[in-house]
Amino acid sequence: MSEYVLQTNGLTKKFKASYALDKVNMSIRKGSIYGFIGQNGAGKSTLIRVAAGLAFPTEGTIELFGAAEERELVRARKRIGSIIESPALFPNMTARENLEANRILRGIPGKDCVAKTLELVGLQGTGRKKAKNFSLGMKQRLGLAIALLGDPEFLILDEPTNGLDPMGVVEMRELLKRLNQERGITILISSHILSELYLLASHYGIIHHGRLLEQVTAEELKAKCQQYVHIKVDNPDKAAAVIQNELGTSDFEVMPDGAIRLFKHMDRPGKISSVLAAEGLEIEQFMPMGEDLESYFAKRIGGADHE
Ligand SMILES: Nc1ncnc2c1ncn2[C@@H]1O[C@H](COP(=O)(O)OP(=O)(O)OP(=O)(O)O)[C@@H](O)[C@H]1O
Repeated sequence: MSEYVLQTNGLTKKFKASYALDKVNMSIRKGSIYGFIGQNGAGKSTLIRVAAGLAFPTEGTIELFGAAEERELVRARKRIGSIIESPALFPNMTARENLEANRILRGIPGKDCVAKTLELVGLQGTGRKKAKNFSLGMKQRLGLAIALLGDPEFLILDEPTNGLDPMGVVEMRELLKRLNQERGITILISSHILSELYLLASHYGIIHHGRLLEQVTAEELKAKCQQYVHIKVDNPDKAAAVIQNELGTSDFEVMPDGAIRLFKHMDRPGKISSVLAAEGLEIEQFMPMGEDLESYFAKRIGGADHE
């Protein structure tokens, strides 16, 4: 059995003279939450549409659950649930009616799944309210419920947090985390805002002008974007003891050159320097370091523009 739910090899999609996808090799491991990041027009929707069988590649291949042959791919796609573009809702129907209509249209047996899925996305209490009167967050959750109806093993969500307020983004994140942890559903979720996927994705792929620039794990990204205070003093061992005793944290590293990286108390530079000075330590260097997610993203795609 393949350990990957989706793999693409040299996937290319050309529209006239321009490449929406340019030799993309993407690998999505079973059980992961893959955050697919790129600016508007980077190629996210195109890749998702090709994966879902809604568009054909110009070149390259795609494997779903280890299946690559066209007929097997059709079968493998039955194991996918998706929200691509905006979710297809019947505006004059309630949440329950929307799910029931979708269940019948897709030939999914058993009425029970409707109530269960409504509960899963927190829409069980919406009663007679019609979908057209839902908030954007509720509409997205209803879209997710429709995608979940067939018990998919792989969820593909194209910008599901687009336009949601911060609370809606948090709700969606918690819901997707639960689906991943409790049901083992693998998730591909795209966004043009890296920080919206932070705290959610276990893996990231950054796409720019159709090229997949980088695939990293959440740990690797965290290490690249970690913020810390860089401290250089005349006696690093003593400084380490002072930080531990006076600031009450061991969340720091002493680097081979004696510089200290302190990952806590970033917001209290005065306090850090005063406890060090009070112990007679001479501070040679003291500065905040590291970058935030968005500047990392901007630098990564900016760098690619100059390659
Ligand atoms: N049907 C089409 N015909 C011509 N060009 C297209 C078509 N679909 C997409 N493109 C082009 O392909 C490129 C990638 O578009 P795509 O929609 O995949 O980007 P995206 O990353 O999903 O962006 P967005 O967030 O704006 O949807 C863009 O330059 C777009 O204009």
